[in-house]
Amino acid sequence: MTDPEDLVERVRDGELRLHELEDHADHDTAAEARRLLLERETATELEAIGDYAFPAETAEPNIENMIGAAQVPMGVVGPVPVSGGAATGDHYLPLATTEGALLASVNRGLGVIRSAGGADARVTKNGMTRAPVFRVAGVAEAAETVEWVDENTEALAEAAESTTSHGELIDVEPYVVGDSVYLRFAYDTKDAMGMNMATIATGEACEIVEAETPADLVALSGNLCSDKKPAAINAVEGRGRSVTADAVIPGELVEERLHTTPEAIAEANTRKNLTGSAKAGSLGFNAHAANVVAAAFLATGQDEAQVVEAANAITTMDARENEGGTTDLYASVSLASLEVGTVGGGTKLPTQAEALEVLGLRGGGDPPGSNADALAEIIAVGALAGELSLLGALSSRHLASAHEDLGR
Ligand SMILES: CC(C)(COP(=O)([O-])OP(=O)([O-])OC[C@H]1O[C@@H](n2cnc3c(N)ncnc32)[C@H](O)[C@@H]1OP(=O)([O-])[O-])[C@@H](O)C(=O)NCCC(=O)NCCSC(=O)C[C@@](C)(O)CC(=O)[O-]
Ligand SMILES: NC(=O)C1=CN([C@@H]2O[C@H](COP(=O)(O)OP(=O)(O)OC[C@H]3O[C@@H](n4cnc5c(N)ncnc54)[C@H](OP(=O)(O)O)[C@@H]3O)[C@@H](O)[C@H]2O)C=CC1
Repeated sequence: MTDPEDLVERVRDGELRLHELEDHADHDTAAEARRLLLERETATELEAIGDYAFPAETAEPNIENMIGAAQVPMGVVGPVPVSGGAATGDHYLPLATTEGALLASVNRGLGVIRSAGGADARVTKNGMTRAPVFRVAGVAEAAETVEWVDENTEALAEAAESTTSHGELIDVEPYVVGDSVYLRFAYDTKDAMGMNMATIATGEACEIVEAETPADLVALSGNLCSDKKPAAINAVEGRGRSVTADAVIPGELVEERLHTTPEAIAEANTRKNLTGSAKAGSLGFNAHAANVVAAAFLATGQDEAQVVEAANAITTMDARENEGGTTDLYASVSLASLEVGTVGGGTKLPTQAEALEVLGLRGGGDPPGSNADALAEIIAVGALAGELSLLGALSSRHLASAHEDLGR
């Protein structure tokens, strides 16, 4: 095996390419050699990037041309009682972010939810999608293709499921645009986020579509999936887990802990999250669900680019008179397309796996799919807490001062 200096020389001489170093040295040495080269070519010192806490080899499925790790501070909020379809009992939620005041805010929201007795949460739909696009001569061939697909879903399922021992094809929804046919395949991917699984399975199914219909595959992803782009189809039809969390907060708790009233929070939610978002043409009718989704994704090894659609949420807040004649706050968050997994992808990396362990959700669930469902429910409750706290801060005019105190 070679030392880093030697590898650097061989790259400089054109004998090796930067991405070939793992073929000539162990993974940590290869990363060190890339850092050395980069330090010299960019006149930098990469001490912090090189100070990572896991064997580089464990990250091989996750990164190419590795030089080290981007370390994002991780904190924890909670505990909060969650009464879910899969999640039960008290949970601490690890969050990784660089935004000061965020964890304080979510922690405050969770504290309020805890004092109110906890939150309910349910996954109401589950399906990871992949939508290939096919070329046909025109609408007649498009109709022929759609008819065949509708009549042969079982054959497609058999082909798709031959590539996986966990994934199950739930549905194939055809869409026609002129001489293009899109087939939106939806899978139950159990505890995996499932994008690799769904892509491999769909590739297999496409071969039968091509053999049995006039359609020719143009691209395995035709953007009706829709992965990593803001898209109404995900908001309406769902993608990954569609999950809702809600809680009823007694008015006196809102006053004591959020320094405002149920009515003021409900009004702020209507004028800001609903009317303001509508006027802005926003797909997101919430305040900052993305904050919790992104921080939970980083902490637990989810695909961070999917925050684009995973944070698509509608927040509702209503002042409700209770039987005792006082007013409660009903609060909910519905995330339409939260793509999460507890196996595969970045979940295997050591720090992310530890964070999943804090949640009690590392690896496959029993039954399969229950760990990913529980993770979705807990993230939804975290997002609900963030919404409650931020709307409280806005209603009590504390947002700017909170960020002066904690965020700078
Ligand atoms: C900052 C607070 C919480 C103060 O709120 P407060 O009520 O003055 O705080 P407190 O000192 O009375 O503490 C109340 C609770 O907050 C938590 N808490 C309090 N401090 C900490 C801390 N250091 N670390 C951990 N937890 C903390 C903790 O749960 C504590 O209860 P305790 O445990 O003491 O019984 C409040 O003003 C707040 O939540 N403000 C909102 C801040 C926020 O949500 N920022 C993030 C989003 S902003 C953004 O990115 C998006 C935006 C705004 O642009 C989107 C949009 O357009 O809307
Ligand atoms: N290919 C693409 O187009 C895209 C890929 N990605 C990337 O895909 C990765 C995520 O894909 P994903 O398919 O989730 O992960 P992996 O590709 O890591 O595959 C996970 C595998 O784990 C196995 N498995 C073991 N236990 C379980 C269980 N309880 N539930 C479900 N599966 C289990 C399954 O094997 P088996 O199938 O044999 O049963 C499954 O296919 C991320 O790294 C992401 O960044 C992201 C976007 C697009």
